[in-house]
Amino acid sequence: MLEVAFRHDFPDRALDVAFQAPGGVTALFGPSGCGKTTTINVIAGLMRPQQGRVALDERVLFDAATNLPSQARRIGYVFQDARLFPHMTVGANLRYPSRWRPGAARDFDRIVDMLALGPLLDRRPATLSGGERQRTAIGRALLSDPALLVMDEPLAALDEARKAEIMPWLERLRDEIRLPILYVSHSVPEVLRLANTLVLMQAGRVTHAGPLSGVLADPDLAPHLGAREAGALIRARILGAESDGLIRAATGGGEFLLPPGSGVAGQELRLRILAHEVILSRQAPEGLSALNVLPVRVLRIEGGLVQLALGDERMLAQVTPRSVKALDLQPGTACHAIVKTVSVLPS
Ligand SMILES: Nc1ncnc2c1ncn2[C@@H]1O[C@H](COP(=O)(O)OP(=O)(O)OP(=O)(O)O)[C@@H](O)[C@H]1O
Repeated sequence: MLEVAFRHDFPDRALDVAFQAPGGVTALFGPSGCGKTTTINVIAGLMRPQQGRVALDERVLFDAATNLPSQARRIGYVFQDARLFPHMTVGANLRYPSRWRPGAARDFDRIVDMLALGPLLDRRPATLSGGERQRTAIGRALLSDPALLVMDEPLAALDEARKAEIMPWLERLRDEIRLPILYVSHSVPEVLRLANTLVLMQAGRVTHAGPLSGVLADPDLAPHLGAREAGALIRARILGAESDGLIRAATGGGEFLLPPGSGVAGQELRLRILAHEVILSRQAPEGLSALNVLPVRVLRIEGGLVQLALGDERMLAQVTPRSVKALDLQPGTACHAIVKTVSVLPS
């Protein structure tokens, strides 16, 4: 568990940041200038705030009496630009933080293997692609034997193809090494793929921190993520395949039919249902081509979004004021959600 609470006044911006990050991947999300980089600099010991407390697994890194130097904090830092030593080979860059660590040689082989860095060891950073440079930077951070990895927009400088190349490596870090990761990002798709906890920041403060699925289906928080991204993330378990190949999955709010090939019986998944892919109907609709029509109840109506209870899950539908009026939607109204598209994410 990472616990962060600090205050710092810059001449034209006050930061007052507090949140807790459990294990797994915590995404720090918010508009440019809201204080994300400052926050991870405070955690990593690269900036001393005017007051506060930072603790990692109950080890105090910073408080009124303590200010551990960054190298004693056991935090691996991956920057947006890889910041490799240009005059050193990839191998020398990787060995740099592990020189004085017992067991470093064993870790070296394992991490080089995991990130497929073997063929690059004799190359210099200038000869690497952006994706290869970031992979090297991730390997170097891991070889400092960190207790926490902080990544400041590690994919932002990469094009879509390089992002797609790096993403599976980040998933392996999360799933195989099980190192807690604090991940700064502007990208909702990245956050959806990697994170289990979301910390939303705005103008120097944390406006919300909690499990990703709760944040996504909260109409108050939707504007922070961008209107196109508003929607739910629902946990599902595959029951089996139908005779026509469609996959039946159970959720806390009923069963869904998913495209063929979505997975095998027993597999856990997450279903992403965007608010603009959901239509509401007061009566049970007939003669529709949509596969998924589920009974829901209106919880709240906020800024063009209707929050719906689907059993014990939460969903959002984007609805115009005209439709809210025409359907007479109010908290408590029972209706049917017609889900046009469901995308399937790994659990
Ligand atoms: N050393 C500094 N002196 C004065 N102001 C600073 C300093 N460092 C950061 N700030 C201000 O603090 C605020 C937060 O900056 P920070 O870099 O943490 O934001 P960010 O959320 O990481 O932004 P971005 O997404 O653009 O990287 C900004 O208004 C910035 O101008």
